[in-house]
Amino acid sequence: MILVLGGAGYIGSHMLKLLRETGESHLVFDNFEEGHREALLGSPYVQGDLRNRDDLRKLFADHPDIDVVMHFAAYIAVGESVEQPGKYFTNNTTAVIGLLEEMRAAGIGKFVFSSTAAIFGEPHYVPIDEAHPKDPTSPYGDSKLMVERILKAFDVAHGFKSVCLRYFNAAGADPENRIGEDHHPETHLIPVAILAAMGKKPSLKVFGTDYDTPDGTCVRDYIHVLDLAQAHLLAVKHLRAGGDSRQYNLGNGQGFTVRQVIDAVEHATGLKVPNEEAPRRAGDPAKLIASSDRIRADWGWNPQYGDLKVIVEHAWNWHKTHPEGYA
Ligand SMILES: NC(=O)c1ccc[n+]([C@@H]2O[C@H](COP(=O)([O-])OP(=O)(O)OC[C@H]3O[C@@H](n4cnc5c(N)ncnc54)[C@H](O)[C@@H]3O)[C@@H](O)[C@H]2O)c1
Ligand SMILES: O=c1ccn([C@@H]2O[C@H](COP(=O)(O)OP(=O)(O)O[C@H]3O[C@H](CO)[C@H](O)[C@H](O)[C@H]3O)[C@@H](O)[C@H]2O)c(=O)[nH]1
Repeated sequence: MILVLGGAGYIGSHMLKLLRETGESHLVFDNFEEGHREALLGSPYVQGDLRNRDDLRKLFADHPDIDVVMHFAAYIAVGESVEQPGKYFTNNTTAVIGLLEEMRAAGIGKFVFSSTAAIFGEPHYVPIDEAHPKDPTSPYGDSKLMVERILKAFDVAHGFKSVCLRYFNAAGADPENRIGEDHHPETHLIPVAILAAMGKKPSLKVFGTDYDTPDGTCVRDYIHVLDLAQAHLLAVKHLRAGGDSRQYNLGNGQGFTVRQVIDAVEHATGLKVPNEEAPRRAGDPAKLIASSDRIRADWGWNPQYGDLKVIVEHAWNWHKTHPEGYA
């Protein structure tokens, strides 16, 4: 059985959709601080906190059939991590050490980790491949890179096998429109632009217009949540077949500036996105574009929703029909 930590969140809930569709036995563990019960759509869950070793011990004792852990639970906002590093290192790093120790005590040694493009920092070259130097520009990125290093040490010491999936910018929503992105507060560009267009948020602040990019705004590589979820299924297959530890970058290999994303949102919605120039946001690298050649070659990963237009349309369908999110 697959344990999905943070399964009530944005990416985790899209993972659950695939697990239900493929008939994979699974269980969610979440504290619902950010996630939503409505996003589970019937997937079984246990409420608890990753930072609480007793919760984890009980979880593994009550469910001895867990053989793989997918770890989505974390704090996720780059800007906030600069202001509140302790919050990020505690939840994203320290708590994971406790988790790995409890997994070991329960005899579980297969782990799929939600890592991030933020571990690379300012790019030395793009597209960013797995060999690119790792020098995060934010505590968020540091908190995730430390876990990657801890996982390496656990493999050497204990034969603990992991797959680190470094997502670039997760975006989009379930094409069937039953689940989508609903963070409080919402900080991600595509949903913020849509909410601003809908009049649900004040004007979009464009963080930084003097970067060394085609129009001066930051460049990101947006990847559909369901394409990320597909990569997790491949990781589980690999680990269950006795595979070694791996690290992969996940993106579409195409970069879009903040202004290009605003244009795409205006096109999809037919609405204007009110926006204003604002200072750079601390911790933001100028340009993040993935090379995902390695996972394509090794496992045949093949994103189904690579077009930014489709990604934005799926996000728009969700917000249009769920103007208050899950509430
Ligand atoms: N969204 C992105 O663009 C992006 C990009 C790269 C990596 N990631 C990583 O992917 C993962 C999922 O991101 P998301 O956008 O779905 O985030 P999210 O906030 O929507 O989901 C995280 C889930 O984890 C739960 N959670 C957090 N701390 C917990 C704790 N201590 N105990 C129990 N549950 C806890 C939350 O309630 C929530 O349901 C994160 O690890 C994030 O760092 C996200
Ligand atoms: O209101 C906004 C929101 C965002 N941006 C800009 O849009 C770009 C994308 O910002 P997001 O907040 O949507 O995403 P990030 O690139 O900061 O970070 C996301 O992707 C990272 C990986 O690339 C991390 O893993 C992280 O968890 C996830 O939030 C950035 O240049 C940001 O400055 C704005 O200009 N205005």
